[in-house]
Amino acid sequence: MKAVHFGAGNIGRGFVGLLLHEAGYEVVFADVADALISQLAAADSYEVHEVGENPAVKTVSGFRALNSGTEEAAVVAEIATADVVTTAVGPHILKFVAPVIARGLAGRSPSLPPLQIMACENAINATDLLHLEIRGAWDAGAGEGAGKLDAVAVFANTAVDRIVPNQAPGQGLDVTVETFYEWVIDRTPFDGKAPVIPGATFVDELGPYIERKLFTVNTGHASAAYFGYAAGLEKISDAMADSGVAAKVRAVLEETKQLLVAKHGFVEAEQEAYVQKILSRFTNPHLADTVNRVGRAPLRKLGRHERFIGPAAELAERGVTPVALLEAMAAALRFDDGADDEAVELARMLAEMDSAEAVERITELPPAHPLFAQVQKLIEDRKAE
Ligand SMILES: NC(=O)c1ccc[n+]([C@@H]2O[C@H](COP(=O)([O-])OP(=O)(O)OC[C@H]3O[C@@H](n4cnc5c(N)ncnc54)[C@H](O)[C@@H]3O)[C@@H](O)[C@H]2O)c1
Ligand SMILES: O=P(O)(O)OC[C@@H](O)[C@@H](O)[C@H](O)[C@H](O)CO
Repeated sequence: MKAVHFGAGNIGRGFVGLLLHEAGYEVVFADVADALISQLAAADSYEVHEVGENPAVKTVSGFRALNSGTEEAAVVAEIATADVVTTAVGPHILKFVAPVIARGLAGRSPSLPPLQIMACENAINATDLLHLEIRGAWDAGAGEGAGKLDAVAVFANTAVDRIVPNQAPGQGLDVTVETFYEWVIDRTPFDGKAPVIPGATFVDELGPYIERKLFTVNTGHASAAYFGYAAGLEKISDAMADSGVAAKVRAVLEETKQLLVAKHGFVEAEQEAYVQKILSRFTNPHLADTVNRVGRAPLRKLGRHERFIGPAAELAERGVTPVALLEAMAAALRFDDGADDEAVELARMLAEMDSAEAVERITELPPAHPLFAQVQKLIEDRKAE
C-alpha cells in the first residue's frame, strides 16, 4: 500500500506520516522545501519524540521523498499508482497541490480502485476545498480523456489534532510532538471501503467533530497566543501559566462550549472534560511551542468560518453577545509580528481602510450581521491607537 503525503513539515512528519507508516503504508513525502526533501530522501528513518505524560519514541522508516516543485512528473507518477493521498500544507496551499493531484488521477489505470484523498488541515471541510480545486484543474484540462473525476477518486473530510511545534534547529528530521493525538475521518464517502488506519477514528457524521476541534482546541490555542503575545510572553506554556491569560482563555472556551453544546448536543459535562483536557495540553511544559507559531496567519484565523468569527457569529445569531471571543479578536488585531506576512497585511488593512470596509474584508461579515457592529468597534479602537 502506498500513500503520497504533501507537506513534510511538523504535522506531516510528526503525525500523518507516522500514522500512515504505522498503518503499513509506504509513505512518499512530497514537499517544495528542497533541503528538507533532500534530507528525507537521503535518510532511512526519523524519530518522533512524544513528550508529556507517558513519553515515547516512535521510528518512521521505509519512506521516500520527492520535490513536488522540481520533480512534479515523478510525483504525478506516484499518485497514479497510490492508494491514498493526504495533505498537511496549510489551507491556502491546497490550490497549488491540486493540479498535481489532478494530473496523477488522470494517469491512473481504470483497473485501480479510486484514490482516497484526505486533506489534514485546520479548516472546516478542508477536503471539500481540495476537491473543488482538483475539480477546477480536472475540468480545465488535466482530466481530458480520463473520464469522470468521481470515478477515480474518493474525497473524505477529516479533523486532525496533535500539537506539533516548530522544531528546534539542529534536530534534523526528528520531530518532537505531544503524546495526545486524534485523527477523525468521515467514513461515509468510502462506501464500506475506508482505508485501514488503526490510529484514526472513522465516524458517520464528522461536522460536530470538526467544529468541536476547531472551536475548542484552535480557538483556545489562538486566544492563548494572542493574549500571551500582548503580555510579552514567548511560549504558550508560559502564557497559560499567567493567571490573567489563563482566565481569559478559559472564558473564551466557556463561550464556545455554550455554542457547541447548544448546536451539536454535546453533553455539557463531556464538553467540559474535553475543555479541561485541552487546557492541560496547552500547559505541557515539555513542548516548546511559541505564541508566534500558534498566532501565525491572523488574517486566516479571523476569517468568516474560522476559530473566532465562526463561533462568535453563530452565538450572535442565537441572540447571545460574545464577550470573551471579542476580547480575543481584539488581541488578534494587535498581533503585529513583523515576520508574519499576514500580520503585516492585517496592519496595512487596518491602517488604510475605514472600519466598515476592514470588517468586511477581514471577516467577510455582511453589515447586516448581528456581530458586525461589535467587530467594527474593535477595529475602530485598534485604529484609534
Ligand atoms: N503543527 C500542528 O500542531 C498542526 C496540528 C493540526 C493541524 N495542522 C495543520 O497542518 C497544516 C500544516 O501545518 P504544519 O504545522 O505542519 O506546517 P509546516 O509549515 O510545518 O508544514 C507545511 C509544509 O508544507 C510545505 N509546503 C508548502 N507549500 C507546498 C506546496 N506547494 N507543495 C508541497 N508542500 C508545500 C512546506 O514546505 C512545509 O514543509 C496546516 O493546515 C495546519 O493548520 C497543524
Ligand atoms: O495550524 P494553525 O495555524 O491553523 O493553528 C496553530 C495551532 O493552533 C495548531 O497548529 C495546533 O497546534 C493544532 O491544530 C493542534 O491540533
